Amino acid sequence: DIHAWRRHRSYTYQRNPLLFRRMSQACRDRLVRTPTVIAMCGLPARGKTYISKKLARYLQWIGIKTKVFNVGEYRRDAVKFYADKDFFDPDNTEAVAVRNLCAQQALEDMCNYLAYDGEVAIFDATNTTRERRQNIYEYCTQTFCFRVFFVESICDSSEIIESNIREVKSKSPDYKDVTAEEAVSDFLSRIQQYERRYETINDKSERNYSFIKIFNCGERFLVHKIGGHMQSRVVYFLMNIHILPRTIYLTRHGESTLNQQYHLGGDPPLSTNGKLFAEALAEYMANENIPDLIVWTSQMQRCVQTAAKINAPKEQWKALNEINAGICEGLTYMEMAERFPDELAARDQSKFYYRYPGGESYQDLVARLEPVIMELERAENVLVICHQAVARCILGYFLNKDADDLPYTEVPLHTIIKLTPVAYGCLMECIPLPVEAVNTHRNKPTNC
Ligand SMILES: O=c1[nH]cnc2c1c(-c1ccc(Cl)cc1)cn2-c1ccccc1
Ligand SMILES: O=P(O)(O)OC[C@H]1O[C@](O)(CO)[C@@H](O)[C@@H]1O
Repeated sequence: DIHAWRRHRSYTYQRNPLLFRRMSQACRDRLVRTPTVIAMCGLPARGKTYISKKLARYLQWIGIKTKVFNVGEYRRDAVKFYADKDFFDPDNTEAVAVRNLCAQQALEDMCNYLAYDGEVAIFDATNTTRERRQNIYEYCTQTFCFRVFFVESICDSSEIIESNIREVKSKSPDYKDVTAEEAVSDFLSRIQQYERRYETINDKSERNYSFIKIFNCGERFLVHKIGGHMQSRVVYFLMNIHILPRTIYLTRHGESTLNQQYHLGGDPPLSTNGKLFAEALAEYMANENIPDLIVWTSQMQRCVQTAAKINAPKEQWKALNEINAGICEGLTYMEMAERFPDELAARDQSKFYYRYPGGESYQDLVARLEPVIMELERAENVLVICHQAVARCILGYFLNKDADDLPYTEVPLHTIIKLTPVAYGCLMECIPLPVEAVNTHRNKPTNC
């Protein structure tokens, strides 16, 4: 029964009263970094989960502790078997009670997360009535002292809504035993249930809230009372994303003369095999026949030379230059182990955060790659020709890799990585071209 389920759920977050008092004390001490609740609003199939997951991935990648709390998942956990749209009938009192309990449990779990170590929490729910929004606002700002930012997605394009339902809703666990057509029609009537009670954010009666209203996938925005730095970063991100189908190609430069000797860094030219790769890459991209392709490279000659034969406009980014190994530039790992054993050991211990003396860390790379990622979100078909560490950071963004795994991602030379956004994630295909190259990958030593 729902109450037993709730006791079970709340147990995992049970805190003793002393901690709650200290937590509110801690909360008061964090005025500058007050945690932010991003509360999604909107009818079903308006991209709320899409925005929630994508926004969480972006914030986590730039280093902000973020977590999504999806009320639908709480409901599915509480009510094992979804029957049909009648569950969402506002006159179905029992179902309404269950849905409210699930929303309340998700809200409590979310605030516990922020009270302990989260910085941003995204409350992925419909929140389609003023009363529901007021409940959230009061609970988050009074019981805790979190900022609340409402993000409402309003969309009346039936083809986008239909594609949303086909692409993600019909694959939801709610519809695992029915046909796509049945799922679409059930979901459309589920939406109608919500429409009976839907109250869009009212910029008069709800003017004290901070919110953004997004119209038709970002065609138009109404931003009201941005409350703090985090909210302005979120608005900036939401204004740069789009759902136009496109492909991002990612590859390293061709093998360089220093790669051949396993030396780090420098600005060497391509080796003979590297030049063969540049030819093969130009041929591959010509065969892909991508409309309006643009090519981005770093400013290092091994990248510029790799792009030279490709029939497309090219742009150079200093931000795409390879990680700066500081005092280890030009060395091999072996030489680093001999001359700076403590540095190599420290790097192996914490490769994402370790910064070379006079050089950079992966964390520094992520910071200088943020404008590239933002421009990639705005762009359509792009081929990025970059480097081993830089490619790992870019892949880390699209594939949601955490700081432990990101610096060890395999990115072999002479391999084209094809990234295609689908539903809530990204499809990745690796296409190695048949040109020999050395292997520059160094695994984490087993003893640390
Ligand atoms: O406004 C929508 N209405 C219906 N569907 C939508 C959206 C958005 C969307 C919303 C806001 C922004 Cl800034 C960008 C995209 C994404 N999606 C979506 C479409 C297909 C699959 C998964 C999600
Ligand atoms: O972080 P890792 O695994 O040392 O890889 C980054 C290194 O890869 C290279 O691009 C090629 O070896 C070097 O220039 C760079 O220092």
